[in-house]
Amino acid sequence: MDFFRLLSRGTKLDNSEAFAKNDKVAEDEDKITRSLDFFHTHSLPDPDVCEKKQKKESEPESHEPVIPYRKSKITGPDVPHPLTTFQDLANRFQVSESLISRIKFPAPTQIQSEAIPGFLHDRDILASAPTGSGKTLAYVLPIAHILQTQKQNTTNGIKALILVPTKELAVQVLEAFTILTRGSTTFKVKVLTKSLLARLTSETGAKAGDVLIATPLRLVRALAVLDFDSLRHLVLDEADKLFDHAFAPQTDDILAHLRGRTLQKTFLSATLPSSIETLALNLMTAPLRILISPGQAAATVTQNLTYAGSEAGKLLAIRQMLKTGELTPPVLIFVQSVERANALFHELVYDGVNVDVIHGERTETQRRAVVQRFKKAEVWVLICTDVLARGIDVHGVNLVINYDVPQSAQAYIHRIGRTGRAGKQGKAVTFFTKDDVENVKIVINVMKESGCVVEEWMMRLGKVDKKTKKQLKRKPVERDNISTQPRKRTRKNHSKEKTNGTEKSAKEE
Ligand SMILES: Nc1ncnc2c1ncn2[C@@H]1O[C@H](COP(=O)(O)OP(=O)(O)OP(=O)(O)O)[C@@H](O)[C@H]1O
Repeated sequence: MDFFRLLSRGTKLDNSEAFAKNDKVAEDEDKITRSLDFFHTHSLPDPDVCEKKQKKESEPESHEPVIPYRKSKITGPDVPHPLTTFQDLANRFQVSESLISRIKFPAPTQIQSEAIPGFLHDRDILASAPTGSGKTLAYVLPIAHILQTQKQNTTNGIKALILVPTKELAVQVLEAFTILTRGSTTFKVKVLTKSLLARLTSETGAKAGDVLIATPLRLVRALAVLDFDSLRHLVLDEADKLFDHAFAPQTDDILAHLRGRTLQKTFLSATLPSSIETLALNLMTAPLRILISPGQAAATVTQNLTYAGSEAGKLLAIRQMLKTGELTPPVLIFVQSVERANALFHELVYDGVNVDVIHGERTETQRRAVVQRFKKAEVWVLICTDVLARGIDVHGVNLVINYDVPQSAQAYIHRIGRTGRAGKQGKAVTFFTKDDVENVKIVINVMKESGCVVEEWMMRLGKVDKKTKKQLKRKPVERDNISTQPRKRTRKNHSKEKTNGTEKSAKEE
């Protein structure tokens, strides 16, 4: 029985449909039908074994060691002893009590426990740890300690450079420094904003701060005017993203500009494909390699896959979730292009949902304001492109909906990682249609890798070969418009959507 023939019956799920079938096929069909039943019209028990398994594994809501890590491997010469408590920092590394007192967490997470001593021993670090496991503090804390105790902060140059893929993440890292060092005047942390870039390039004597947080596209424009003579630390947060096709030219230029300097390097991400790992290791000296549940989705996220039949079916599914109360805010909805984000926004506004939208075509000010309003719960449902997939930490996001199947395993892991953070439980739902023949396999594979017990029909779908994976990454699936009014896909709409999906998402930062 052809899997997609079964699925193509769409959202109607008509049981009376007369299929000639043997017992085995009937059993398969039952399984598929149950898994597609997002309107809950079937009385069969929910067979979502992934959810069941994860519920069973779930533990009380606190942090380390509650975060369930599945596998970890720490390698490299002279691996330092892990940190058992934050108080250890005072004894082992003479970190000031005032800095330690600003850490509001009971204990370090595993990545912090392994990476902080490495950083303070001046080691290069390549680290992969799940989304929401506290990677930011793992480098912010050592940098804050080092700069607070250094005498030479009077020099104008940048001492630590932190590269991140999006402006939102840059602001968030700045906030992490602010929380930790509030009131301290020993060093300055700045984000390379448009206005700072303008000042640096036009005013003599304009300063970039002791710690500069920047996105690659903006930093390359400032390289010529920045003073890196005192630079000692280089952090690439979301390192795999910074080396992927959208950012690689700029990241390469930045690394080339810094070549020859003795730097302590830290590269981190929840996903570090082997190609990126090889590349990163070539840039490092005797690195500490910290791999905690590498390449896996956070164990705290319950993953679901929902067959929506068609584009119209996706809208119906969202509306159904609104009715049944499944859309408990805060909710993040990911779509694949700017045009689709705007279209879905208009549909949900029409439905009276407290919703906003964020993508690379909104101004920097609008983007900052939207994220702040979402963080303050003034916006309940936020529609976004992959611009918010990486790093963004919004407390208590309940649900992530992949309205469009993401284009890679990495994108999937990061998107769903906006929920289930810091040991809390979260839920992710991915809609798919028959247009998603290949990319849904990528999602299923992550589900398997993450320990979800997937259903048999999922097992039978197989894997996606490397070439197809590459193609999927570069070219999003062509989809019908998001609209209550079913419209035919026109040539014009097609090409417009293609542009939005590929070029804009590549440029978004
Ligand atoms: N030791 C800790 N105990 C409890 N919570 C922590 C701890 N360290 C950090 N957190 C909190 O965990 C949340 C996630 O941290 P962070 O954003 O650094 O995760 P991340 O690993 O960088 O995730 P991503 O891969 O998505 O960027 C934040 O809200 C942070 O304040």
